[in-house]
Amino acid sequence: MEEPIIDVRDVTFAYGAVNVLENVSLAVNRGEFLGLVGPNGSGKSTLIKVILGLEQPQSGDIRLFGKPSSQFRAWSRIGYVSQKANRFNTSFPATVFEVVSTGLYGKLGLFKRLSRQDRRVVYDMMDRVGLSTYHKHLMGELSGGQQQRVFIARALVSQPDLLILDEPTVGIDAESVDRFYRLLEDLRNEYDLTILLVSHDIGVMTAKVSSVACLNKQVHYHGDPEAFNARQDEILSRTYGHDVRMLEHSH
Ligand SMILES: Nc1ncnc2c1ncn2[C@@H]1O[C@H](COP(=O)(O)OP(=O)(O)OP(=O)(O)O)[C@@H](O)[C@H]1O
Repeated sequence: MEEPIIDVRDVTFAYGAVNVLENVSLAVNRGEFLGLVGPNGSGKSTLIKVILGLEQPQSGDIRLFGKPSSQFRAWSRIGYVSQKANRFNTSFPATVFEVVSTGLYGKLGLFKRLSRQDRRVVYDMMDRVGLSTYHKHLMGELSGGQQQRVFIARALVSQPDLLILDEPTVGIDAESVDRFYRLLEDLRNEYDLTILLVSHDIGVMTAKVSSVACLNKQVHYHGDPEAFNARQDEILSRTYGHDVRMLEHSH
């Protein structure tokens, strides 16, 4: 059987004395669209950083595309949209084309000029995410939903096999969120993408993904959305440590 695209095995991670991940094991198979949920501070972003090699776990192993992450070099196979992308300084005078092009630097090196073929890939990806008429626009002129599509295009220009998105729908209106999920579904079918997406919006997300994982220092659930929905109250109160519905209704 093919090895998982991401294979996290018994990973423990702490910032100083603060334990953030405890014996986390999570495998993401090719073509899977995994939605990762958990309360604030439950270690979701940290797990992503550990997967991407940006933080080193105290113990455990990570394998990417069947290789130990210490030996993995093909980082352009992974597209990443960080939480920080939402906080992009939109007064910085960069055009959509320029921002999307930076997604190729991992492959090209920072100071290499774009070839005609590279530029075509950038234009194609802007088309693909519905920004074909915006390539000369400054980032600050775009709506939140449009900016988010720029960051997705940037993550996709290197034609990755795996796309990791950390809370990409924060601050985006419902219509753009809907459009965003349709775009992901199309891209997934078209490019055979594997997707790992962190979201706080459990209701919307579980309706779109092929599997759900619940994290709070430990993995409390990993399985299909149907089984998750059937046992949602139990799984979420285990993960969040209280009755989530009561919390939602209280404000
Ligand atoms: N660089 C850091 N140094 C020290 N502690 C950190 C650092 N980054 C995160 N933490 C702490 O680690 C814990 C997990 O944080 P993390 O950002 O991984 O959680 P999260 O589930 O992504 O949260 P959120 O949903 O709020 O983004 C939190 O208690 C956080 O305060």
